[in-house]
Amino acid sequence: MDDIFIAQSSLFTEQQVTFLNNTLQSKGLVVAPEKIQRAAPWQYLGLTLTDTLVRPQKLHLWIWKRKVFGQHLAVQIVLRALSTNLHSKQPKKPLVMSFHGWTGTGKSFVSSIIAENLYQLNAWRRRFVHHFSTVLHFSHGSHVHLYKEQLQNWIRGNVSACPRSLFIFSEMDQMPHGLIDSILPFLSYRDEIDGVYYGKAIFIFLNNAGGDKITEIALDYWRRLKRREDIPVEELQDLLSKDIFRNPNSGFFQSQLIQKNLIDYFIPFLPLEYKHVKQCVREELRVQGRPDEEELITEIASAMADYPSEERLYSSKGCKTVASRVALST
Ligand SMILES: Nc1ncnc2c1ncn2[C@@H]1O[C@H](COP(=O)(O)OP(=O)(O)OP(=O)(O)O)[C@@H](O)[C@H]1O
Repeated sequence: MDDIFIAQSSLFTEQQVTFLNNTLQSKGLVVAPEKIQRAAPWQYLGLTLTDTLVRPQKLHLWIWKRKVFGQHLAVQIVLRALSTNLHSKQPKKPLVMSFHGWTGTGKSFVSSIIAENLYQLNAWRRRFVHHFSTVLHFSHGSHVHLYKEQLQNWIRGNVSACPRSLFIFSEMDQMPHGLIDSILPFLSYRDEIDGVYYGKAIFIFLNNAGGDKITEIALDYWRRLKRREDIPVEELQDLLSKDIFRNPNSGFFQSQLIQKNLIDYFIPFLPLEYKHVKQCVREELRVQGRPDEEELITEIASAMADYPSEERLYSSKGCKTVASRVALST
């Protein structure tokens, strides 16, 4: 649904806010607390409005900090990458980010937050977000030639129509060998190809490959009583790119995209700990309009923290089944 905007010339009273919240809730709509604005500068549809000025908003750092749990490394790199790219008038090449981690750690979630921030996801702008599901769109290994051509045409056509297009490829670990290299020309440092400029496009790859390596490193840190916040990010990115390149089930096995350094960032999504799963459950209760139920939060998080079997430190499903577990618990 498009945005609903409610405003009046005088400040809303607490009673009015409560009335609006209750009315919207009765229709199944939830108002995020940060959306209630009481003073300038006002934020609306990607704009910052003061009494005298209208300018595009900076990326909402607060959205990330509030919702994405346990992924300080990923959030930090993504924000840096995006703001560098978005502040450049003529980026030299498209921004290419490869997200790696176990299932349910927030890779799709973060990519949808990026889309939301870039396009405010109203129906009209949603056409600039292109999602390729490997399982759905590239399922037959024998059709690789056909897929290569279709993929190139799709990207060329859409970037011609909107240079700031976002392409998300999920389940990269199941991508047929060699297919992703067909987009290599679009990711390179070139001014234009056949009259089309690709520098403003953004490519995101979602991948479970590399998850075991990331977990191994995080666990090693934990066992040596070091904080996961102190894992050196450059080192981890380097290890990841090597691991992916060598892995026949990563979609990037011996890929030229890696060889030619066209992937700008390998982004690690750390395994989620018990305390992060608790945060997910709490957030899910809020989204489902239910009160914080400490017992339930602990029960769900304890059941999900299952790896390694002795320490039960991480959830091997991340927060993936939290929503359904919360819903089932009603
Ligand atoms: N780090 C996180 N912080 C907050 N919520 C999260 C996080 N990770 C996952 N979630 C919640 O779990 C849901 C499922 O996660 P998501 O689809 O992003 O996982 P994924 O890493 O893309 O998994 P897969 O590799 O299986 O596709 C999200 O929609 C979100 O509600």
